[in-house]
Amino acid sequence: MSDAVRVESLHKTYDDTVTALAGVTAGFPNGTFTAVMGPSGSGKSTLLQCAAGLDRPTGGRVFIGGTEVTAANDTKMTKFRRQRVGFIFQDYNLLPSLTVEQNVVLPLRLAGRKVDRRRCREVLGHLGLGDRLNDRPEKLSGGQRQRVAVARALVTEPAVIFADEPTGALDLRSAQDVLALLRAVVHQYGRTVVMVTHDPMAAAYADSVLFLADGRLAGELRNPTADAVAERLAHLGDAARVGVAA
Ligand SMILES: Nc1ncnc2c1ncn2[C@@H]1O[C@H](COP(=O)(O)OP(=O)(O)OP(=O)(O)O)[C@@H](O)[C@H]1O
Repeated sequence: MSDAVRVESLHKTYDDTVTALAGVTAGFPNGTFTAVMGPSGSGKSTLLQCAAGLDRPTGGRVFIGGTEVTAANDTKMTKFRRQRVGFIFQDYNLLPSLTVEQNVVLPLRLAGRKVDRRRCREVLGHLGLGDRLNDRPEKLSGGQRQRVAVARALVTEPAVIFADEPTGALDLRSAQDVLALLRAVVHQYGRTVVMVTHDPMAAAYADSVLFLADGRLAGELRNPTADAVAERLAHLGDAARVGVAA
């Protein structure tokens, strides 16, 4: 199975003093759902930002769909990201002045691509938003807003969708709906999802969990359960407290 995303020897330091990533090598195979977990400050968001081409690593390489994005200049990287990467954020990042449908087609417009309205409506219909096309985000619940964000991430048919705490602002029921949807995005639409989360219940929806501690990979759990994830995290916390990566 080829990798949708591969990071090699990824390093990131801030201001020459803070080491956020200390050499992470990992592959995210096509058509899989991976959760990234670890104690606060372990480098999860930095890994996501660097892997997504939103930030540049201090060292190492990032490949998306086989193309090395770290070799591209900023303009090329932005263009590539618009074509090949989808994003889902904790706070939805929908534009309040645009309707649901306008929000969803925005990435296609930004990428200068033809807008296939029938397909967009089809995706929104599958996500249970077929009757909300002309509503503005303020009229929607948190769970519905996040479903719009999922639809927006899907329409460009990206090589990978990165989700940063996508359920962090949702109640349990809406969180479960969005997580089930992300699983469907992977297992029915065949997309690849990489999700940062603090929540073992959320991580249990993924096919596997990568653990980070102190900017390094600290293990992987396949077919995770919430209990197994929570236990592994507790031990990572112990290791981080005594300064040893598990
Ligand atoms: N822009 C920045 N400038 C300086 N230091 C930063 C910056 N962004 C992150 N860091 C530092 O890099 C380290 C890793 O941060 P990161 O946000 O990646 O961790 P995280 O695992 O996502 O944490 P959390 O779970 O709390 O969101 C931390 O020590 C953090 O303080």
